[in-house]
Amino acid sequence: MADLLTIENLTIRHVGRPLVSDVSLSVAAGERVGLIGESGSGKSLTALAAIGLLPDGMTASGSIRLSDREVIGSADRDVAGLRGTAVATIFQEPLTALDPLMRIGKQIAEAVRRRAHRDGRSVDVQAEVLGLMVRVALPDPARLARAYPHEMSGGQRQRAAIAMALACRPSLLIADEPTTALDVTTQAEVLTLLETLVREENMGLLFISHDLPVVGTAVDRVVVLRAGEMVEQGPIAEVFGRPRHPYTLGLVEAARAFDQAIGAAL
Ligand SMILES: Nc1ncnc2c1ncn2[C@@H]1O[C@H](COP(=O)(O)OP(=O)(O)OP(=O)(O)O)[C@@H](O)[C@H]1O
Repeated sequence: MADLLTIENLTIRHVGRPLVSDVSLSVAAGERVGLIGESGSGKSLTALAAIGLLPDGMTASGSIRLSDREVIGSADRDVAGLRGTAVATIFQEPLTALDPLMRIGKQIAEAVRRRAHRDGRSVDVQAEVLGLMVRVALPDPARLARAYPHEMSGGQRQRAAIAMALACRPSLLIADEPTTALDVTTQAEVLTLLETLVREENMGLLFISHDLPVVGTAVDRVVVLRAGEMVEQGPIAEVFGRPRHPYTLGLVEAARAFDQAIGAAL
């Protein structure tokens, strides 16, 4: 199956200094790939490069093919056309994706309209909005559609952000720490939701997290970054079960020790 995203030998520099070096990874339809590593290891920059949104002053080299288009060296208007169509993103803090002054139903409706316009389809916007809200398990959608973001819980806001991402009907979803701001129960619900959506819509998922237990439940394959370099990658059971690199072993042991400490305290 063709890859939705193929990154080859990606190097990202800021004033000549490499922040990400020689990273390669790919995501195919229906595949869930994790990008892990400590804070500052280059996970978010890799994701931003994939959608052509590196901060000013940074340069990328290597190759990034998103939906069969080369991102590196392309004009922003060409890559911009892929954002919200081929690829959608969700972030740790859903408020960054939401307009605080607009009712949630209206925000999802705008995403539905944009996509319908691009596709040249006519849609029953209201029905599609309610359908998406049901899809992401938002309770009482007809009532909640009239709520403003501040009137919703963190978990509900993240579900709304996921509904907006889905309204784009992306083939690839990039989720950067999407559950980090949520309590453990809501975290598990959102992870299950993402898993179901990826399976049912046959989307690809690039899932970024520093939280190993979360990654362990969310992805099939994992890529480990350390100080901007890829130290290993492979199926989740292999990488977490038999880490080959001492850095990965350290991450796995730290997560295990943390789990045991929590277990002992309960
Ligand atoms: N706008 C920027 N200007 C200069 N350096 C930056 C900028 N953004 C990130 N960096 C640097 O690039 C490196 C990688 O950052 P990145 O945000 O990709 O890390 P990360 O793995 O996503 O971390 P976290 O888990 O904390 O989000 C870090 O050393 C960071 O300090």
